[in-house]
Amino acid sequence: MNGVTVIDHPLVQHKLTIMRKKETSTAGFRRLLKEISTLLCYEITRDLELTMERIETPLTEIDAPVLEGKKLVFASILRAGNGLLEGMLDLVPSARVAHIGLYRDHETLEAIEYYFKAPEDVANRLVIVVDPMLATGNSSIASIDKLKERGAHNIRFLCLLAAPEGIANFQKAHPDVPIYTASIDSHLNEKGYIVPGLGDAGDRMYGTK
Ligand SMILES: O=P(O)(O)OC[C@H]1O[C@H](OP(=O)(O)OP(=O)(O)O)[C@H](O)[C@@H]1O
Ligand SMILES: O=c1cc[nH]c(=O)[nH]1
Ligand SMILES: [Mg+2]
Repeated sequence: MNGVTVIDHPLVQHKLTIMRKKETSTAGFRRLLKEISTLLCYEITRDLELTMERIETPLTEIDAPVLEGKKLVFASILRAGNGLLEGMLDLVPSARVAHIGLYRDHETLEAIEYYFKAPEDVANRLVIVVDPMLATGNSSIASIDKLKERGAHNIRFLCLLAAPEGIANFQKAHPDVPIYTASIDSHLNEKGYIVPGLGDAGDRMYGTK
């Protein structure tokens, strides 16, 4: 699908299957989400630019490639985005972090904002927005609206599962933002849940249901 990269690495697919199982515990779900996030981070950063730095090895001097981690912002859509954020920060510890607090109104499925904090200069950075679930797309669209209001224009979106309906809405609103996901599932049910999905990611991570 145009604008969507499905990360089909066997380790990602294997871990995702365990996360989908209804009997997987809260602790297991959280651990797997962290593990999977490092693999997804590896893929979404694969084409990042490197700069050269003069270093000395024990034998000689060379110009060696380095990543400018400080130029990256990971933007987590609360709560469930934090499950992806943790592993990503393990790989890129110098990345800056934005937090976007949103929850879905269970009746209307609209995204209700309750918190927003981002580095001042998002305009000059690559912003990777993370949330395990792209369902209707309302939450991710609202988050990216907000980041764009602050000047961000180089944005990628990373999730674990995406519904075709959500992808269509997202791409209509933000055609310039590429989506990276571990799976495109079948459809949304009448309550806006992804099918087959994995249930409510936030509740499964934190044991709130
Ligand atoms: O694409 P959408 O239809 O907007 O649905 C996806 C959103 O729903 C979930 O969050 P939720 O509202 O359950 O909040 P939580 O992470 O605090 O549980 C999920 O983590 C996404 O943010
Ligand atoms: O299936 C879904 C849809 C939205 N949010 C979730 O956590 N799961
Ligand atoms: Mg939730």
